[in-house]
Amino acid sequence: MKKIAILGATGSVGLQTFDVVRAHPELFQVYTMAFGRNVDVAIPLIKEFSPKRVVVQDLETKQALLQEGTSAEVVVGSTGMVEVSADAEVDVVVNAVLGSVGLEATLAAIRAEKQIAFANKETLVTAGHLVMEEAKHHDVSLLPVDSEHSAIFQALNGERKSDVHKLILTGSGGSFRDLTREQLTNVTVEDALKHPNWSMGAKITIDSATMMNKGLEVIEAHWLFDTPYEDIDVILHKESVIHSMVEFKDNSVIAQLGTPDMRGPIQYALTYPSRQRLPSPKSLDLIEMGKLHFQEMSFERFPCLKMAYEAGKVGGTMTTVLNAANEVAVALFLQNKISFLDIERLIEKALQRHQVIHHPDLETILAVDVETRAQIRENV
Ligand SMILES: NC(=O)C1=CN([C@@H]2O[C@H](COP(=O)(O)OP(=O)(O)OC[C@H]3O[C@@H](n4cnc5c(N)ncnc54)[C@H](OP(=O)(O)O)[C@@H]3O)[C@@H](O)[C@H]2O)C=CC1
Ligand SMILES: CC(=O)[C@@H](O)[C@H](O)COP(=O)(O)O
Ligand SMILES: [Mn+2]
Repeated sequence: MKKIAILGATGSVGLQTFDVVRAHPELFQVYTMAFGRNVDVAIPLIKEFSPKRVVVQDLETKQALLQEGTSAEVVVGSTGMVEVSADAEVDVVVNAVLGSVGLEATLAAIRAEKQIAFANKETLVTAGHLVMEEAKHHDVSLLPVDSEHSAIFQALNGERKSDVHKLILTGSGGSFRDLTREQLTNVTVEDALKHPNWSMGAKITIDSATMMNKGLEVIEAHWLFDTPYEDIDVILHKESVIHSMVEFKDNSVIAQLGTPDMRGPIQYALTYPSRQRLPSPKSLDLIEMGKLHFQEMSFERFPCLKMAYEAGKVGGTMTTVLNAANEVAVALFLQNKISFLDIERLIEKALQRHQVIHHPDLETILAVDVETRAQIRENV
């Protein structure tokens, strides 16, 4: 029986992790859950899974939980997330928290040599070098939950790194894939939140529409699979059935396919290297699908992807700025304070004015993150 800490428990990936646990009570026990402020979603989960420890974002949320009479120990803030990630009782940390706020908890879980099921891509974008150095030092693997990275991880299984020619990430194109750039001027938050294939949290759904999600994933792949940016391609694949591929030096391409259901990659990261029945009735029916479509990616149509490649190649604090600017810009769009196209404009401006610092330490990363967020907010 593995004892699990779920960070981001009330979110889209968090809730689907509970589904996996529900399907395999003989394998998993939820020992800790960490979330932000969504007490209404958290309370039934606390009642159902009786975690020993709960982490919340602030004291107000702690008060709200305590008023409900929870018997769990309640700890607060990012220090709370760090503490529970290194808890000696925990075997597996599922990091499904949203944003680079998950960085220090990731480092803590690595230092405590936990099994890590990793969804929190913003952490690798903001400080991939620190995370991977620590992972190497402690001989800890980050088991990918992001569907593309889970696919690549599966395709690479048993292969030699020296035989890999390139990684090919697939991107759906997001909610506005059939619109021209001119048509993006007046799109609404409501429309942006309608992903064609996946049901996900609001931030990643907007990232998918701007194609920044794929940009973050290119950087995530660079770090997870130690692959240069020149060897990571992105292609448009509107059905999201092929979750990603690896091309080898003999021109063989190994792809991983499945229905768009995150419980697959979440469960694989929890059960790796074995596989278990999935809590989902729907398997992939290629006859029903009939056709799969592929199209060349366009940097002109999706400038966020171009900015992500460029920031990744520069490295250092440039990707910290990319991530922080994107997190704030997307939040402002979701609050209807800026337009959809303002997201890319704000990120571009933040990248242009930043003087890169190479090989930044944690303190520098955190300072650049805070500074970038403040600058973006001041400029709106
Ligand atoms: N959704 C998906 O299918 C996929 C998601 N991912 C990645 O997984 C991560 C989570 O995404 P998703 O589940 O969609 O996001 P959601 O917005 O649905 O959930 C985010 C979770 O993080 C919590 N949270 C946010 N800020 C804080 C904070 N400061 N302190 C503590 N907890 C916090 C939220 O708590 P609360 O709501 O209670 O405030 C919530 O539990 C992201 O990095 C995303 O890119 C990757 C692939 C697929
Ligand atoms: C489920 C998942 O991993 C998401 O990151 C998904 O890939 C988003 O889809 P697109 O970014 O391809 O639209
Ligand atoms: Mn993905």
